[in-house]
Amino acid sequence: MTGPLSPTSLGAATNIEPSAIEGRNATLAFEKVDLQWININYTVKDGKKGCTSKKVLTWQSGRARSGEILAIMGPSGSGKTSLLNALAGRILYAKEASLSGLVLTNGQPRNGSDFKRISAYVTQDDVLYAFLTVWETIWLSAQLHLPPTISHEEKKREVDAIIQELGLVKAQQTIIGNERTRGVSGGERRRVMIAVELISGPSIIFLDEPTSGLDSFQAQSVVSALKTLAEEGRTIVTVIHQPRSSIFQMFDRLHLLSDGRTIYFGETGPAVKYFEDIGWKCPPLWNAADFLLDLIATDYRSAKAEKDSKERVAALYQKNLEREQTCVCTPTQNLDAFVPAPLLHSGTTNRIESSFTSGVFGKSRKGSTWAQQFILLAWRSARDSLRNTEVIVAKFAISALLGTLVGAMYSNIGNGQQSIYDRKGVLFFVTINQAFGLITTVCGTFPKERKIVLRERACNSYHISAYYLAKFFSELPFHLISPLVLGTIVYWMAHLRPEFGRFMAFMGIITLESIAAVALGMAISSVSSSAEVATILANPISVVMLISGGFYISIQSLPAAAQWVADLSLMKWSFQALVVNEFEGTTLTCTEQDRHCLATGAEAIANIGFAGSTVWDGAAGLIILTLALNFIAYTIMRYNKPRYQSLLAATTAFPTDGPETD
Ligand SMILES: Nc1ncnc2c1ncn2[C@@H]1O[C@H](COP(=O)(O)OP(=O)(O)OP(=O)(O)O)[C@@H](O)[C@H]1O
Repeated sequence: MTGPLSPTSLGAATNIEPSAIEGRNATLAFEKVDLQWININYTVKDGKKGCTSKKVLTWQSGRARSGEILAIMGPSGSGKTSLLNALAGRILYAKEASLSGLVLTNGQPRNGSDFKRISAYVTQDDVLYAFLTVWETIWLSAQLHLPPTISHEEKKREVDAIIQELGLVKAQQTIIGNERTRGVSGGERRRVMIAVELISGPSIIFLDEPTSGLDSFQAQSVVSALKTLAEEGRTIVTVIHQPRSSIFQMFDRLHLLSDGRTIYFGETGPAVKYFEDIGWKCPPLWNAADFLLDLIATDYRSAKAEKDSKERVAALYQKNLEREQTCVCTPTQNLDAFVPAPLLHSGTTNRIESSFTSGVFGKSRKGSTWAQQFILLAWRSARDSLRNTEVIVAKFAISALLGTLVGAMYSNIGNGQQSIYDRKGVLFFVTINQAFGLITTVCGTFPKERKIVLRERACNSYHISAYYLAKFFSELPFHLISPLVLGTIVYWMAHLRPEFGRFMAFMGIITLESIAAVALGMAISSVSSSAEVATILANPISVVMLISGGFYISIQSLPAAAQWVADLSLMKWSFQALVVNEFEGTTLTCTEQDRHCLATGAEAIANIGFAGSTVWDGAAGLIILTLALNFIAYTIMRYNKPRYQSLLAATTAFPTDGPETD
């Protein structure tokens, strides 16, 4: 419905009784919840300097009832997602934006944290781990969200029941897949997204275009699954694009939006008749959804078409206002039944919050301990990485090939004066190869997980510290494949120091450098909104570390003010330790042609610029950098979470002469 509601009290009653699905755990029963929203207005700043404002949602009111699917439909840019997000409490915070109105659950003002527990939000993007199977994905969600009081067997049964309910039995052992590796179908992936949210027993499910990008058969399968969930007593609110007629018929209630205003709110069945009665008859054999969407869209193909369509939409809006004012409300149409009068009339700008903690509303969605979360998340990361065999094989093969090539080039460096420069060269190559390779890999992959983490954090799935540590440690072995393979081959082919202890120290240093590089990659990724941004940020950081690494310019030659830059360069610490490890205690040969002869390894170390250093200094520098970078990455991730717009009480008194029409 649109337009400010007058506080009439028509006295309908809502059926509030816990609902349990047959055969499923009684503790996972959910409470039937009616969702009601009143006078929602959402305004954002528009224009280049944000000096004009734009009304995205205007006097939106309506209700989604338990046991029903409410479909929000309208042309692109009409405000569908904004309305869905406003109801779900997920409008991203913007300084100049203003969101006001009331959202009620069973007649009580929505409470942020309780609402999180009783509602689920299924995003448009498929944000799932590509190499986990359907069963594993849902099982992991069950482990994270279900309370520890539920036994392992019961959780398994719950997962199986949900798989059955959403028609995923045939696909349960198939991996999710991605653009490179074939997995489940698009429709199955969407149903897995729903299943992952469903496991915590939400009463209300919000979905943003669950059928977009699917063929009509897959779209039908997704909406059929939603219908089943609604029939169990859940409240389903979905934004939908171009539904085919059989899908349209599954919607119980329809909210047609155009330009942030309501053109129709009510039962789906009578919608076509309503438009027919006001002069817009759906042609025979047409899909009613297509007809309605064409009717409320603005046609920009010509100036005349634009003017005509805008006039038509304005007229339809007026008609809807008249309809709302004259409608003899049935209990299902009664929007005011649960609105306490003082709340309706509230003219303050306070946030509307209430404590809504009775019954299952008080249930936490975080169902596992920190240690369990760590194990589960480490298992997920490791399994996802391990199954990505293509990447593991490629890492191994490329490192072996590159190592052999570089080793062959340096295989003849001998023990003379020239070998000082050759050894220095091969050691610096190993140094930069570890750092660049890993920083780029982490920056290219970690931000892609961001959407998954944001989704999981939005519903309080786990502690971010458990996620961070699980990810860091479980993926480390996979990150170490390339450095260790390449390092081993180059070391022996280039005839570096033959003592086994020296070799182990060499491997230890490149392992520490690799760990520090992963930590740096995670720190860069944690401030980046995408893999592209992370890679752009990583480049200059890597170049500065490279220049201050001690190869191109000795550390002593750097201006005093820039010495600290070298101390922050993981390449410098690694190169320093490798140089000391290689030259310490060795002797070098000189010929008559050598103008300057460095006869001992100590002289060579001093000549490169690392006089007085030890291997342990380099190792300590790398360990300190690793700890600091991990702390920075974790802290940024912890505090860098999405902030949502607060819902303010209506600030404007109801206009007595009706709402604005433009
Ligand atoms: N924070 C914001 N700042 C500026 N404009 C915004 C903001 N939020 C929404 N809008 C604008 O409000 C209008 C409605 O956006 P919304 O995403 O809700 O529409 P939609 O109907 O879901 O569109 P689509 O079907 O294309 O996804 C759009 O013109 C959008 O650009």
